[in-house]
Amino acid sequence: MKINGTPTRTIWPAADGQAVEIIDQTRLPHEFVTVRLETLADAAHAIKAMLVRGAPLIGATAAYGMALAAKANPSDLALTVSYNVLHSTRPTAINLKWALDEMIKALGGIPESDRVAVAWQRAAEIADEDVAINSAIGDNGAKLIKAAWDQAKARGATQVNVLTHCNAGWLATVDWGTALAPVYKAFDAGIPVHVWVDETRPRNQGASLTARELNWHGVPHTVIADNTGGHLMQHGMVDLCIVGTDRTTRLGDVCNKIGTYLKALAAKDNNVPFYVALPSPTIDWTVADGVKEIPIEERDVTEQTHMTGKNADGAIVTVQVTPDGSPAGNWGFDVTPARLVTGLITERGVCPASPEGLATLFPEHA
Ligand SMILES: CSC[C@H]1O[C@H](OP(=O)(O)O)[C@H](O)[C@@H]1O
Repeated sequence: MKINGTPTRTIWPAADGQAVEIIDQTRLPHEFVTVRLETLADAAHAIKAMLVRGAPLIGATAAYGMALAAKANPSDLALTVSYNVLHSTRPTAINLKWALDEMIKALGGIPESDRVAVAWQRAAEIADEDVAINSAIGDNGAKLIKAAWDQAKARGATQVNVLTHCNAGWLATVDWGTALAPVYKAFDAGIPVHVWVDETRPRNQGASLTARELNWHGVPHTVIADNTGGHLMQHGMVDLCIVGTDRTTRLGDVCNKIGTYLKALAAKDNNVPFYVALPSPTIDWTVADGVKEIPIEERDVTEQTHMTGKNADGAIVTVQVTPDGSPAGNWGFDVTPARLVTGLITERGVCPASPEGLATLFPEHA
């Protein structure tokens, strides 16, 4: 997307062809810092420490991580070690394994001497494919926003209100985003869209990333506490919800940032359409019951007990928000059962969150 008019991706090959560069998302929204990744360890750290995050971007970064690893050592053993190092960084987003498997498919059967060039090429393809997938999700989802706007307009409304959770914008992908791609497409088409931005505790990806990118693009938005959405829905202030996903099962269960399930419950209770933007690499065809089968990442509790922001002097500071000695828990994701999902917005179209719905768009997996 554009930052101050300049087209920008979240990850790109360095000009010297020896590294990749990323936006360090731990420094947003107040600082724009890029980081150069030169080694497998650099890529693994970037994923684990969430300099890059978001299922598709995690996958793209892992793919480039395999290319950086091959540059150092293209042997079969090194490939296996690199796969395992990257796969162990974060457990929930299936795009990580998907991308690593894609790289092994591309590299496994070819001579070691060809592996570096092929790895860079496949990683670049994965990045470009992500951009194309997300743009298509944007086109398919924008039709839903347009329909909601037509209904809102008929009621005398002056805008259409979309609620989203966490960050599933272009900062969560290589470009366009998933849940926010329809918002950008609708906004660029002149539809008066407004976004309720869940701050998304504990890491505040909504407040620090979604608000940041909507601000850059000029999309009207309001940052709200995570617990506000139900109230807004009760008062008719949300026309539809669109969220992202880190892993969706073949039955349509949706794993996403913690708190998504509660938003879906409120949407169901208030008859608010609840859509999930779903790029196909995020579908885990091997899993049926999301609640029982999807591993939920538990992260360092200091993400819960501390917050980082800008003080009155403009300095970036971290403060403790809980009493010394109070235990904390930090589960990163939850699973929204398919029964609470109105539809899945994929690059191939919109379908019900069901095996039958997915089969219509992905018959090769039926
Ligand atoms: C388009 S995937 C975005 C997805 O990833 C986020 O998790 P995290 O920031 O921890 O990587 C969140 O679940 C978003 O919905």
